[in-house]
Amino acid sequence: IIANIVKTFKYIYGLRFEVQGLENFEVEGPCVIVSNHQSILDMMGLMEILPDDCVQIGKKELLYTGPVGLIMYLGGVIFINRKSTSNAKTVMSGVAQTMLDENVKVWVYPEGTRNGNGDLLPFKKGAFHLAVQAQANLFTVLYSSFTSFYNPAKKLFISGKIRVEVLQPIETKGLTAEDVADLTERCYCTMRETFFRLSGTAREPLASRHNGLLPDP
Ligand SMILES: CCCCCCCC/C=C\CCCCCCCC(=O)SCCNC(=O)CCNC(=O)[C@H](O)C(C)(C)COP(=O)(O)OP(=O)(O)OC[C@H]1O[C@@H](n2cnc3c(N)ncnc32)[C@H](O)[C@@H]1OP(=O)(O)O
Ligand SMILES: CCCCCCCCCCCCCC(=O)OC[C@@H](O)COP(=O)(O)O
Repeated sequence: IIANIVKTFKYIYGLRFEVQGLENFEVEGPCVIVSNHQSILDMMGLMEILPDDCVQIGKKELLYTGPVGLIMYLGGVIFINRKSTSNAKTVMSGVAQTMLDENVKVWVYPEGTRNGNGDLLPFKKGAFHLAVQAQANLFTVLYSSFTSFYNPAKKLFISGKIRVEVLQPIETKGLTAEDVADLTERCYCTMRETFFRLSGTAREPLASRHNGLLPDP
């Protein structure tokens, strides 16, 4: 019900979604889906391709937003306290078991916060721990940059097109906690490349950005 309501908002805002690779989602069983998170507009992009039986990880503060919090609660959103790593990790390790028991998919924004500056923030590791703990497939989804049509700082919000790509799943069978850092890094590189390709922006050298050798754009 929520998805169908939110999916109509694109007509009001004049947004078009061009989705590629949706057939990759046609796999039964639990999985973890990670995607980039630029703004609240992502709720439209999320509902556009949301598979059945999929819940999201959200920050606890959203639970206290009145009707929206209630809708999210009823929709099965898993709330975590981002300020407490140990608390968040406890919640997330329970999620791995629930995923398997109840056959659900979990959608995580691994940047952990909204980021609309035309690049990806470094990833948090929770989503990747979750995939490894559940030995479930990991899907990556990318939404092209909104900056050309949506920029709150410049008071810009016009109609526009969002390109979406669902990439091939990554298997985590046989991986252990030791492989999580590597898995995270691999996903980050692929997702960043895909993000720039979809957005039509030039790719900046990753290593120099990471070392802080280049200033932020
Ligand atoms: C009428 C219409 C109405 C319409 C209404 C519409 C309603 C819509 C309804 C429904 C849509 C709902 C949509 C919801 C959207 C919500 C969006 C958000 O809220 S985004 C923010 C929250 N999301 C996250 O933060 C991501 C998840 N975060 C994580 O996974 C983090 O990793 C976290 C919190 C678990 C820890 O974060 P750390 O900041 O401490 O950083 P780290 O580097 O990841 O972890 C620190 C150490 O802990 C280990 N660690 C992390 N998780 C672990 C685990 N599970 N097990 C073991 N170790 C773990 C890591 O390996 C790392 O250790 P080493 O540096 O490697 O040594
Ligand atoms: C305008 C089209 C969408 C219409 C939906 C209206 C209902 C509101 C839905 C609430 C979902 C909120 C999702 C969201 O984007 O939360 C913020 C967190 O991710 C990150 O928090 P922050 O960047 O760290 O503050």
